[in-house]
Parts: sequence; structure tokens; C-alpha cells
Amino acid sequence: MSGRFITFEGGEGVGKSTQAKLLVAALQEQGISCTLTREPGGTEGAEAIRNLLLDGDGFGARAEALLFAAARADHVDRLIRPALERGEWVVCDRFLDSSRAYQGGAGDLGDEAVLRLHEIGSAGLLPDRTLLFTLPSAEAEARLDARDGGISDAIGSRGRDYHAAVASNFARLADEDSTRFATIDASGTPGEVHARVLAALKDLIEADGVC
Ligand SMILES: Nc1ncnc2c1ncn2[C@@H]1O[C@H](COP(=O)(O)OP(=O)(O)OP(=O)(O)O)[C@@H](O)[C@H]1O
Ligand SMILES: Cc1cn([C@H]2C[C@H](O)[C@@H](COP(=O)(O)O)O2)c(=O)[nH]c1=O
Repeated sequence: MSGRFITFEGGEGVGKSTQAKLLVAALQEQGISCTLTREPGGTEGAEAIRNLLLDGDGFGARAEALLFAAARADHVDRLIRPALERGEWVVCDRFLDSSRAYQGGAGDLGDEAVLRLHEIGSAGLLPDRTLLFTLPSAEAEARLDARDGGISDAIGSRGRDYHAAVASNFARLADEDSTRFATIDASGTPGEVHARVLAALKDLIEADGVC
């Protein structure tokens, strides 16, 4: 595979989707062929699973982890691997590390079980670089309120303790793998955060002969 696989991770409302769009626009402006996608979702089947997971009544912890892994398997098979094989960059709004932080850590299933599911479903595909966006929870909540007016989905609506556990699990994953992860301070204007994103990817962009 010759493309680059970049994932954006972090808690709710920290600005991942906003930054993923800005990055894709910047890469395309430089002539880099780039696909923007998201999880859960990205393919027809995975988007259907997204609706089950986020808009329904919820599932038990194991069923939830299996559904995320199944959505990811379809996404990897039908969209991510083919794009990488064509030499494109793939920018993905959430991926495996969300399952590790939410289902594995906050949901108590454990990291090993989530990694095993990923090995079975997606042959263990890992990103070239994962950007972890961090923001104090009060600021993230204010952004979410402004965006959603207090309405949240089945997972977003879990309590503060759950989301605090998600944040600390993300931080642990980043600490454990400082080669793949870069932590991005998500405070400030979208333009300021975008500059941090470009700096965190500078080596990969330069290695591909652009910039
Ligand atoms: N740097 C920023 N400063 C202020 N507001 C921002 C900033 N970045 C994004 N926003 C706004 O905050 C809200 C949440 O941003 P966004 O949807 O990008 O977050 P997200 O991390 O993808 O959230 P989720 O995981 O819940 O989908 C949006 O209304 C967005 O316009
Ligand atoms: C990929 C993935 C996602 N989640 C959760 C995280 C969020 O609450 C939603 C996705 O909503 P977003 O607005 O698109 O960020 O799903 C999860 O729990 N596990 C995962 O693997």
C-alpha cells in the first residue's frame, strides 16, 4: 500500500470533523489525491450499522464492540484499502482507537479483546499517523451545545464519568505509542488548530514530495 492513512481521534465535540475537512482541502490544494471518510460509516453497510448503533436503543457491551468492528471491516475492505492501494491519502474521522478508548477502556471490554476483533475484522490495519485532539471538557461541551442544542446520540449521551474515562484512555494510548500518535491541542481558532495539524503531518507530507 503506498497511500497514507491518517486518523483523527478524541472525545465528542473537540473539532475532529472540522479539522479533517480543512486537512483534506489543504492536501487537495497541493495536488494530493485524498479521500475523507468517517467511522462508524464510510460505506453503505457501515453507515447502516452507524444508524443502529447511534440512533437506536443501544446494545450490550459485547454486541456494541462487535458492531463497531463489523462496520470497520466493511469500511476497510471496500473503501480504505482500495484507496490506499491507489496511492491516495485517506483521512478518517475516528477509527480503531475510538473502539479502544470507548468500548475497550470506558466500556470495560479491555484493549486486548478490541485488538483481537480488529485482527479478525480488518487484518489489524493501523494508521500511519493518528492525531489525538484534546480540549478541556467544558470547552468541548460548549461547542457541542452550540452545534447540537443539547441533543446527543446513544453514546454521546453517556455520563460525564464515561466520557472522562474515554479521554484518559485516549491519553494512555497516545503515551504508549508516541511514534504513531501526535497529540493536538484543539483550543483556539480553527485556523490555529489547522496549523498544528499540518505541523504534525509535515514529515509525511514532505516525504511524499509535496509542500
Ligand atoms: N477551533 C474551534 N473553535 C470553536 N468552535 C469550533 C472549533 N472547531 C470546531 N468548532 C465547532 O465545534 C462544534 C464541534 O466541532 P466538530 O463537529 O468538528 O467536532 P467533532 O470532534 O467532530 O465532534 P463529534 O465527535 O461529536 O462529532 C462544531 O459546531 C464546530 O463548528
Ligand atoms: C468509531 C467509533 C465511534 N464511537 C462513538 C463515538 C461517538 O460517540 C460516536 C460517533 O459519533 P461522531 O459524531 O461521528 O463522532 O460513536 C465508538 O464508541 N466506538 C468507535 O469505534
